Amino acid sequence: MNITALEYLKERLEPEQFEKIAAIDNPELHEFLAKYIKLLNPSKIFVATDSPEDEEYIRKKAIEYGEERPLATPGHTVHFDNYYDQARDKANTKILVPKGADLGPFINTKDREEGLREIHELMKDIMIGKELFICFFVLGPKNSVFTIPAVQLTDSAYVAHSEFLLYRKGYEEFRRLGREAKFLKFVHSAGELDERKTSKNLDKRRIYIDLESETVYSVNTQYGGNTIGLKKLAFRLTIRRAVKEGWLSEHMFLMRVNGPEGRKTYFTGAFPSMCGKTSTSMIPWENIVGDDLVFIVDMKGEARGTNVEAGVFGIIHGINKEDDPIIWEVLHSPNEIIFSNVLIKDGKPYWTGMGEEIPNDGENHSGKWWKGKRDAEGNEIPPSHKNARFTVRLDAFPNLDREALDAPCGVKIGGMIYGGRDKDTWPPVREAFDWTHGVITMGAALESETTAATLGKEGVRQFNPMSILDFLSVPIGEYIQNYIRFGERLREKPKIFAVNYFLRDENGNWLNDKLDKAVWLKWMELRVHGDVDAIETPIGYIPKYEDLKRLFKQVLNREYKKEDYEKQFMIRVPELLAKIDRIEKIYREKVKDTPEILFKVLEEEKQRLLEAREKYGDYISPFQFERA
Ligand SMILES: Nc1nc2c(ncn2[C@@H]2O[C@H](COP(=O)(O)OP(=O)(O)O)[C@@H](O)[C@H]2O)c(=O)[nH]1
Ligand SMILES: C=C(OP(=O)(O)O)C(=O)O
Ligand SMILES: [Mn+2]
Repeated sequence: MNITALEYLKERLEPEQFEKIAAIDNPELHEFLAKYIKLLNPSKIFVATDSPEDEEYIRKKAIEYGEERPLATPGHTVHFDNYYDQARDKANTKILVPKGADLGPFINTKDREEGLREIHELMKDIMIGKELFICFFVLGPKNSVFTIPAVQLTDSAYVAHSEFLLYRKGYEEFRRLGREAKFLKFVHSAGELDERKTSKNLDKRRIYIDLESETVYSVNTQYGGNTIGLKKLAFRLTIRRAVKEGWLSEHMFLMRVNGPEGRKTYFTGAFPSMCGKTSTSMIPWENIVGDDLVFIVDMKGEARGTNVEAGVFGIIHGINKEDDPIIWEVLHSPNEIIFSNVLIKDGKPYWTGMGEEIPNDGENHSGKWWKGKRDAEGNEIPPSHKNARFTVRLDAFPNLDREALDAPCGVKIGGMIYGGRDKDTWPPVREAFDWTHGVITMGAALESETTAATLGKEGVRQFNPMSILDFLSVPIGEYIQNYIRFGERLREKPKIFAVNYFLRDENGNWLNDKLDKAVWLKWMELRVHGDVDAIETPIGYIPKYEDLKRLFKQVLNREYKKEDYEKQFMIRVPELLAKIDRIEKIYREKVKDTPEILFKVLEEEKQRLLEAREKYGDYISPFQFERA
C-alpha cells in the first residue's frame, strides 16, 4: 500500500462510516482495518459506535439478511446454525505457533506461517456481495483495571447482534484510549451461506488463534462458540496475558451467595461447558454476576473478580419452570433474546426438557422438522439440539447483582469452586484443606465427561484441569504454576471447594436433584466464614449430616434422609485412588513442566486414602470419619 491506511479507509468507506473510524486516534487500528478490508473485500461496510441507532441497525440487518427471524414475542428472534455446525469444532481450532515454539501436550497447534497463509487464502474476497460490520467492545467493566478493548470484524449480523447482547460497548473506550488501547482483534466470516442462511462450506471451517498479534480468525462457521470473538476466542488470548502478567483469566461463573443476616459472599465456579455454570449462577435464592468468564486480580492482597461479559449465551436444553424459574421467566417475557437451534412452531420456541408439550412438527436446526425425522446418518433428530442456546443481556434478570457487575474493582472472592461431570468418584461437595491442596487435587486434577458443547463423542471421561483445557494457550505447567503462585501471594486466600452434581447409582440414576446445589452453596458460604464445622476425610472436609439436614429443610423445605447423605458422601476409595493414578500419570508422562509440588500433594492424598482403606475398607461412610 503506497497510500496510508487512513487514506485507503477513506476510499473504501462511505463518509459517514469513515468519520467514525477517523475519530479514533490509533494507527494500529487503522492498519488492521485497512489490511482486512482489502483482503475480505466486502461490498458494504458499517461501523458501529455505541449509539442505540447503530445497534438497532445491526439488529435490523440480522433480520433483513435472514440470519435471524422475529418470533411472536416482541424482542425474540430465532437463529439457526447449520445442522453440522452446532458446537465448538475442536479439531479445526488451532493455536498458531512460530517455528521452534512448543506449547506442550493437549494444545492443538499449527505452524504460524502456514496457518496464517491458509486462513488468509480462505478469507480472500470472502465478503464480496456482503456487508462487513466493524464493532467495538470491551472485556470487563469500562475504564477499570480489568478493561481489555476488542474490535470485531464480521459479515454475520447475528454474531454482531449477539455481541451487543453479551458485551459492554467499546467505541467510546477506543476513542478515549486512542493509541494507548492494547486491543484484541477478531476477524470472522460465516462464508458462503445456503438457502437457510447457514454456513455452507463446513469442510473449510477454521478457527485460528494468533497469539503473537492477538488476533483470532474464524471462517465458514456461525455457531457462537466458534464465532463470538469476545467469548471463547478471546479467552485463549486472555489466558496468555494473565499468565504473563500474574493474574487469572478463568472459565468460571461469578455469583453472590446470600448468607445469614444479609451477608454477601462471592463465589466463582469453574465447570467445563455444559456442566453447570449457568444453572448454578442462576439458582433462585442467590444473585448472578456472570456465568462463563471471570478475570481475577490481586488487589492489595485480596482476590478480586469481575465478569468479563454482560450477557448470557446459555444452554436451553432442559430449562424448565421448576428447576430454573428465573431463566424460565426471562425466556417468556418480551426481552431482547436470540434463540438458537430450538424448534419453532407458530412463532414460538420449544426445546427438549422444557416440561411442556412439544409440537410434532415445525422448523429446527435440521430445517423443516417432524417427529421421527432422521438425519443423513440415520439418527432420529430431536426437536431441539442439546446445545441449543439463548442469548440475552444480564439486565433482563431480576436476580442480577448489578453493583457487582459494574464495580470497577470487582468483588472480593470468598470461595472458588471446581466441578465436572463425574458419575462415580467425587462427593457432591467438599472443601480443600488449603489453597494448594484445592488448586491441585480439585482444579488441576479435574476430569469431566465430554458433552454436546463440542463436536464429537459425548460421555467420554477427560482430563480437564480448571475446565480450561479446550482454551489453553500456554504450556499447562506454566498455567498451573501461575495459579499456585497467585494464591500464595494473596493475604486473604479464597477457600477452595469441589462439587459434583452428576453422581449416579448402579442403575445410572442421578443421586441428586438439580436444585440440591442450592444447599451445597449455602454450606460453602457458611464454611467461608467458619460458621459450621465439617468432617475431615482423606480428600478434604465434607459437610456434617445435621448441617445439611437443616439446610435442606431451610432452603428447599425437604427432608434430607440419612441414607441419601451416606450414599452421596461415601468416600469411594478405589475410584479416588484410580483417579489419582490417572492424573499423576498424565502429569508425569506428558507434562514436562509440571511443578514438583503437584506430585507431592497428590502423593499425600494417596497416602491418606490408603491409610483410610486399611482402617475402614474400600467404601467408607462419612459417619466413620465423624466418629474418628
Ligand atoms: N443431572 C443434573 N444436570 C444438571 C445439573 N445442573 C445442570 N445440569 C444440566 O447440565 C447442563 C448444562 O448446564 P449449564 O449450567 O448450562 O452449563 P454451562 O455450560 O457450564 O453453563 C444442562 O443440560 C443442565 O440441565 C444438576 O444438578 N444435575
Ligand atoms: C459458549 C460456550 O459456553 P459454555 O461453557 O456455557 O457451554 C462453549 O462451550 O462454547
Ligand atoms: Mn453456560
